Amino acid sequence: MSDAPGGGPAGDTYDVVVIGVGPIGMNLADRARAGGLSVAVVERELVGGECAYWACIPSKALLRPVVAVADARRVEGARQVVDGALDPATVFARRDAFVHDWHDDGQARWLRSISATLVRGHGRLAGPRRVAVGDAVLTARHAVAVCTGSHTALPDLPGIAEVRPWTNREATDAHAVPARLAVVGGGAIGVEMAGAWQGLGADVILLARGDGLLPRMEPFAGELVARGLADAGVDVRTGTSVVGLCRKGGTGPVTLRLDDGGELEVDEVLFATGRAPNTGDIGLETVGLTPGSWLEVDETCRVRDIDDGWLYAVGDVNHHALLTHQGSYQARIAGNAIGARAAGRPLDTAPWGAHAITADSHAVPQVLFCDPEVAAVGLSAEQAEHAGHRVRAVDVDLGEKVPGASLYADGYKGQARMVVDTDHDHLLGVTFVGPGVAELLHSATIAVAAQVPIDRLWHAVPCFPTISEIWLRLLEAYRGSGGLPGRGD
Ligand SMILES: Cc1cc2nc3c(=O)[nH]c(=O)nc-3n(C[C@H](O)[C@H](O)[C@H](O)COP(=O)(O)OP(=O)(O)OC[C@H]3O[C@@H](n4cnc5c(N)ncnc54)[C@H](O)[C@@H]3O)c2cc1C
Ligand SMILES: NC(=O)c1ccc[n+]([C@@H]2O[C@H](COP(=O)([O-])OP(=O)(O)OC[C@H]3O[C@@H](n4cnc5c(N)ncnc54)[C@H](O)[C@@H]3O)[C@@H](O)[C@H]2O)c1
Repeated sequence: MSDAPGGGPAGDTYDVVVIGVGPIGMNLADRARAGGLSVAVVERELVGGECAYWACIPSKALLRPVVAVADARRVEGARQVVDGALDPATVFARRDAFVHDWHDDGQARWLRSISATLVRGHGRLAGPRRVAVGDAVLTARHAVAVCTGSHTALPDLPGIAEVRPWTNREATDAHAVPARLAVVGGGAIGVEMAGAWQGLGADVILLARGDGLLPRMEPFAGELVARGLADAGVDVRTGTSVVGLCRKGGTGPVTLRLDDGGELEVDEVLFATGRAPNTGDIGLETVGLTPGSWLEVDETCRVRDIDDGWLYAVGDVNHHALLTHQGSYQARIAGNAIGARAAGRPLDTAPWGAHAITADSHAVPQVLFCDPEVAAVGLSAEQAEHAGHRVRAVDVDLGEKVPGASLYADGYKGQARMVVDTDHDHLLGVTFVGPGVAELLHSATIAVAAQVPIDRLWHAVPCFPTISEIWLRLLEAYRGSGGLPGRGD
């Protein structure tokens, strides 16, 4: 086991070499080991990647207390005992525990437990099947998997480098609350982090350049989240772009210049403006690919146009869906495909086959842990129509129609939509927005991925009085029946 900087004796040969051990590299190593292959993994920073230390885990650890308090405040009787503000120091301490104070001993131990070799250092391709780490060169008999993830794509604005803006790193590892925080970008990170930092005591301004928030989702998702953020005190400004910025004296407040000619002064600014792949310095040019590009893959995650098909790209780097669970799904399938190819076994790459990442194009689930929560899978109505399906979208107001929702929160505000393929009578997409909807999503993911016929969904009985009775209301609305009275009837 080599676990030292630049470690690994020169000339080491493994069945599989993985560059980058975030959640996706770990899953890939696990699958390849389960297939009986020897595996070396190369990590330049912390085993567990962005997800474990500066993304999913710490962001949810920061959000959870904020949402827990908001939930309690919506229940008469509980509301009365929730007074005062969150204690940021305690929230940060709980977050720090979740990220193990930015130490990866546990994750490295896990790699050892599956007998994968960890080589610490920056990995670069050095021609076909070869990966250089410092002076060492690892050779792969069967596959090299690039799992190097992504970083914040900062817009090219005058003054941005001097300001040293927050990226997802500072937004998730900070130990002090800025008095005034501007968040640029109305996507996933923007809405989650605006809510978290407002809840922790900052005065947050969210600047989104489009008409609304969450532009890739059903329009009501962005509308309800904007309302929730505004109710929590966030100053949400849509149709606003930053055109330049500077920091007084290099360490003082930040002034943002806006496209309408106005200016804003804040203490910190977070750019949540999308991601760029970590492929700029991984030796892509040595195998005929373009440094800095997203890596295009086939249904087994094999990079296209590589002779002998030994190169795979899994997780954020292939740009299919920048989500830990979806990248992990890809890693399970790619790992199994590598194992099958190494053993000379046939592959099943037909849609929904064992070696095809079909869900990437049909059933990607996502939960945004803001207040209200957003849980969506598959296509929005607009995306479905754009893809050429004949569809009907069915909408139901959760607060009005579902007793479980009214019990969950007084004055519950939420909405659900299912998008039905009217030619085949199954679902193409489902979106729920409202407090407590996150755990509903997997029911929808199963319905979409398995293409469960609407007639059969009628036999999937949700429990009374849970929020999942939204399923009945959606089906009734699809059939044109009003259903039984809800809270508002
Ligand atoms: C703030 C934030 C919140 C998020 N929340 C969620 C969420 O709630 N749920 C969800 O599903 N997704 C979430 N995501 C997305 C999720 O973090 C990513 O999809 C996921 O981390 C991708 O995993 P990965 O393994 O591909 O990349 P990463 O997690 O980025 O890991 C890549 C690893 O490769 C290493 N590496 C890179 N280059 C090299 C090299 N040349 N040599 C050696 N090592 C290298 C890096 O150090 C890193 O450890 C969030 C993202 C952000 C930024
Ligand atoms: N809970 C979750 O699942 C979760 C949470 C956070 C992040 N993520 C993942 O991380 C990825 C990255 O998140 P993100 O929020 O950075 O990206 P995003 O693509 O979700 O949103 C970026 C937003 O920034 C806007 N934007 C881009 N350039 C801009 C500019 N110059 N000025 C103003 N606005 C600009 C875009 O229009 C877009 O709305 C997401 O795609 C998501 O998959 C997931």
